[in-house]
Amino acid sequence: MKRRMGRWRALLVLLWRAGRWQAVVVGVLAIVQGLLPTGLILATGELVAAVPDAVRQGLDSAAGDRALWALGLVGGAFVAGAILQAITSYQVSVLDNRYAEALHDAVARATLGTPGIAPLEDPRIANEIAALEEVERVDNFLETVANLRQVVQERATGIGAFLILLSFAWWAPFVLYIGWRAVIVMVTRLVEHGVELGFSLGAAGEMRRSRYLRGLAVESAAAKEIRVFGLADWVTGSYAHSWLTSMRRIWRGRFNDGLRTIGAVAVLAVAHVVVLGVLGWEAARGTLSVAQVVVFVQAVLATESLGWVGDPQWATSRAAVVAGQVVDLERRLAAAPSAGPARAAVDGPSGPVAVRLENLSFTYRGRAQPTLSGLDLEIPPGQSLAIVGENGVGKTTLIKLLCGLYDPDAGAVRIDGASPQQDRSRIGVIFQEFVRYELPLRENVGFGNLSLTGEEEVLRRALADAGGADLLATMPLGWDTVLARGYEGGRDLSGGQWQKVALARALTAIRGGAGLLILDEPTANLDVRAETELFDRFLELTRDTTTILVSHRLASVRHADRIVVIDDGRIVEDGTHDELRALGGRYDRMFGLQAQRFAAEAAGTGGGEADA
Ligand SMILES: Nc1ncnc2c1ncn2[C@@H]1O[C@H](COP(=O)(O)OP(=O)(O)OP(=O)(O)O)[C@@H](O)[C@H]1O
Repeated sequence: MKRRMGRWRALLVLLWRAGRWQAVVVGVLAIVQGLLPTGLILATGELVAAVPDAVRQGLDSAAGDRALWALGLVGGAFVAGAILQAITSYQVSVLDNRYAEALHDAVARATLGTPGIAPLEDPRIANEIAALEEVERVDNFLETVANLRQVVQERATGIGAFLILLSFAWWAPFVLYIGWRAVIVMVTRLVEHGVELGFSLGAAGEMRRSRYLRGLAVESAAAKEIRVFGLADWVTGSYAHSWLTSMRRIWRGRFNDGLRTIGAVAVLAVAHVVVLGVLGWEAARGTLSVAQVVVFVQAVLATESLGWVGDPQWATSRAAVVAGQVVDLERRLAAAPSAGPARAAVDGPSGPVAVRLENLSFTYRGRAQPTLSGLDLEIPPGQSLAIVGENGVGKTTLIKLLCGLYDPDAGAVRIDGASPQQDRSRIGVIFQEFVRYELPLRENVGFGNLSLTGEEEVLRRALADAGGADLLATMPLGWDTVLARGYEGGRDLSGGQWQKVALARALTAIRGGAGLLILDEPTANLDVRAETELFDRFLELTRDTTTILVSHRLASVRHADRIVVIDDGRIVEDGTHDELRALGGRYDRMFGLQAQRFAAEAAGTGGGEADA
């Protein structure tokens, strides 16, 4: 009961956000419209009572006047209903669109509301979000307000009928109400149980797996591998198996709920037999007039509105369950401060920052071994630092902590003395798996600092500095060319071109005032020579910026002011390229091995990648 109240409250919260005054107007009009049938029933009774005398005494008699008045009321109720319907339908459609927007906003706010990314990697929350997206996609919720309005209107009609029946016998409306209540409870349970089951399954691995497999089958991302590796049968077979496994649970649940609903319908039938039976008996005894019988029979039929009102109620119950889930998720995720406001416009770089990592320890959820343990690092303003180490030693993890995307288990990250979550505008970062936004070139470069998306000269310089000077000329719509096929004038980019765009984005962040530039191997699919050239150019361009380069290819970063080697969750070597080579330790061994390999490759290909 408490949970159900919470869901309805959540639905009203979202409705209030969608448009408070429109919601109130639509609600009031729905109640008025719902009470019109009560007026109609009473007016019909009046008409039936007046007609015999009016026929006998003529229309210009007092009885005739009464009949004409009653007729006017019947007609008036019909006309008022039609007018109210016309007035509300526009309001409802506007509010409906806004409600759907409010719902999508709430989901987006929930997912964007966490300062770090750890909650989104929590499998339970990731599953919940996936399930919500699926329900949103399927139900769309574009008619939630129309359905809710219909339910409110029906309830008002039912209450009117209930009040009329009180004047027949005090117990009669209660008996009918119990019958309808039984049906409502069972059908609501059927619906909600279905949605809950669907949601819990949707949030569970099996259903999510089936959706993923369906995506693999129909989307283009895996089309090449599915064909080359001959995976088509496996994908369709596994999809069918996953889908059926999860759906069977829903079907079993629905069958049991269906049986209970049949029981409730039997209770309702008995309630009607009792009330209509007594009504008939009273009429036969002559204790009720014809007009009263007409009024009470209509009222009995109208109590139907106290019961299950069909599709609108079905849809509203589903919408309430989803609203409850959304508001709950929002509350849980958005309790923390926002993911970060848009960056403010700053007049050029605001100076390099000092970075301090103190005794940093971090273990991924579900992992026994810490990825970082007791790591200390201090980077003075303006220094260029390379972080190197074998695959999987925790270089990217360190960068994510530095950006405040995870909270350390112990220790602290300080950027100019502050936590990175306090002011991310000081950081420009491009990760290895940087985002290829299906948006215009302008945003792809300008997202480094949103306030600069209109400054084409700044964007052009950033793109040129990132090595993409010629890219703009090939764009049919210039900065407004969407970087994806399938859009008017859209263009897809090669892997190398995408990297240049991503690097330009990082440079835009610097132009917008970031004092720390981090490149976490966005150049991994360049060859060593190209990566080295690019890193060198960046070091040149960002002389006044604190720079962190991440790579496991040592040759690419040897011109950095300082190099640190990570292993076993901490920094094991720290110095310049020459110092670390002279040290003869881990860096020296790794460098020697890589240099040998490149020399061998170069000899084999006639290329010149040997650089040691
Ligand atoms: N989101 C995550 N959840 C759990 N474990 C993770 C997650 N991300 C990374 N790891 C694990 O943490 C360890 C460090 O990963 P990280 O990506 O930081 O290494 P890296 O040094 O950047 O590697 P590479 O050079 O291959 O990019 C790896 O063992 C990896 O499997």
